[in-house]
Amino acid sequence: MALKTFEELFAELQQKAATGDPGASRTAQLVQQGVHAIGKKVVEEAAEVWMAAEYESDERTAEEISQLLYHLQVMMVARGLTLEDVYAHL
Ligand SMILES: N=c1c2ncn([C@@H]3O[C@H](COP(=O)(O)OP(=O)(O)OP(=O)(O)O)[C@@H](O)[C@H]3O)c2ncn1[C@@H]1O[C@H](COP(=O)(O)O)[C@@H](O)[C@H]1O
Repeated sequence: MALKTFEELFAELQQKAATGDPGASRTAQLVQQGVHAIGKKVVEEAAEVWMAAEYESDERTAEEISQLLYHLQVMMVARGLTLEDVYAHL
């Protein structure tokens, strides 16, 4: 299985937000809904990461972390931020 990197996912999400159909693309749908809706997903997924890390398997925890990273990237795209904007603070 070809693994997707953080950078590859971000490029895909930028493309989906720009040209994607909200009926077919979750990313386009979330970006259309805006930062309030995306923010709620970020908080929800963060809580699921916490609960998985405390009570569930490594695989479930990794899955929840991937969903949190996805929603953080969607928030970046919705705000027009680039990876470099964030990396500048790491
Ligand atoms: N990596 C992800 C990804 N991770 C999580 N999610 C979304 O986040 C959801 C997981 O959160 P939940 O368990 O809360 O799901 P839910 O309860 O159905 O969510 P709600 O509708 O209730 O908010 C999944 O059902 C997906 O909709 C993702 N959606 C898309 N991607 C990737 O993003 C790229 C673009 O996808 P599209 O924009 O859909 O084309 C593709 O490479 C996808 O693999």
